[in-house]
Amino acid sequence: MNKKPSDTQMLDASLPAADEKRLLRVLRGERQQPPPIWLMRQAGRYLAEYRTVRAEAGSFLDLCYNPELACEVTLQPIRRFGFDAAILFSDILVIPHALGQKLWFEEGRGPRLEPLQGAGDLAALDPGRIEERLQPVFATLGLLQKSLPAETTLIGFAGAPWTVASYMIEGGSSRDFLKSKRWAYSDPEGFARLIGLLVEATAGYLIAQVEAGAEVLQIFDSWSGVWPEPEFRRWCLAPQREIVRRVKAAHPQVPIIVFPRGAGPLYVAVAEEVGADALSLDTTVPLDWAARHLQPKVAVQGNLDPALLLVGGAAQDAAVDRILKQLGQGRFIFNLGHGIDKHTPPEHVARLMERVRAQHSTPV
Ligand SMILES: Cc1c2[nH]c(c1CCC(=O)O)Cc1[nH]c(c(CCC(=O)O)c1C)Cc1[nH]c(c(CCC(=O)O)c1C)Cc1[nH]c(c(C)c1CCC(=O)O)C2
Repeated sequence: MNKKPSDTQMLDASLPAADEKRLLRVLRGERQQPPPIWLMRQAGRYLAEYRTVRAEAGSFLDLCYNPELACEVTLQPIRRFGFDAAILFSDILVIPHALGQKLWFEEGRGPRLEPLQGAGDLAALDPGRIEERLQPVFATLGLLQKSLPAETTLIGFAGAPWTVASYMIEGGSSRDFLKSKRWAYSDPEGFARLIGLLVEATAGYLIAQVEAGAEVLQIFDSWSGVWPEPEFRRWCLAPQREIVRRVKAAHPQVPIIVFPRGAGPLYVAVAEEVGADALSLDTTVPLDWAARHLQPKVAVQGNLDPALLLVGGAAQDAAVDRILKQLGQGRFIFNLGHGIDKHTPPEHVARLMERVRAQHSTPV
């Protein structure tokens, strides 16, 4: 049999124009084969080169606020694996930090904040200085815009109001979210003020990210799966919709990906009501259901279990193939169902890339 040019060569021959990167094409409604790929938390401690820069930077927050180093760690996984997108290196908790809440990261314990006790504490938060305080983040985006390969899409991001509020109230990560829920159920008006303040801050922050160079935005609602339906609609879906509305009013062309982790059947409501261009699927979403009920309405992204990347080999390959088979027929971006684990061997990520990119170009 004659040797065909490799898929990579064929892609090179028809490299999209700067405004037609493969990830952007999917977000504008076009299927791509092979699908574009990036991974949530693709920059991080599983990479030795990240650990080196992190040690040089000082604290995690020092790294987030150092444009040169934040740019460098954003680029590391692009250099190593050639992902289709780079996600800004920062954290969802820079918003509470910029509002004036005390924030620090403890090794092995994750983020810590001085917790808000109730609506009385809202007066201490100052939404007026967010853009000024987050200048280093915008500077990072500017550097990235200049340094990324022409085919790589630059993704900016923020946490959704509920997920960010939960860290602000719990003082860090939580198992049961009882302090936040107690506040929301006992004082819904006061809680709505906190959510409203975060909608305002987050929409402004995302708009400024677009102006600084972000081409796509992702909104992480990592803890949206803990509410009953009415509260999911009020504290997760409605704030997401309002942020999307405000960002699109300022920048109608910017695609937005929403990650309502754990939303289950309410993923359909998010697809229909939020106005996002794509939804990121967590690991539990059934793929035939997603292909039937979500993909006709929005592009989808996800949902490989990050734990498979710890294992690698045939188990990883089989899971990758299943996802490609079930979602690859429509608008699809390959990604994980949640962030990559810090114990992931980088060789397993390289194997994943090879397998996804080996997908032959087939007609729709
Ligand atoms: C909930 C949440 C946070 N941060 C984020 C979320 C939403 C996504 C999710 O659900 O995972 C989002 C986030 N955090 C980070 C990024 C950078 C971009 C990327 O994806 O590569 C992004 C997009 C870097 C980070 N954010 C953090 C690290 C590790 C810190 C370090 O290097 O010491 C990184 C690379 C710290 C962080 N930040 C947060 C936690 C709970 C932790 C501790 C977890 C851990 O230690 O692994 C809050």
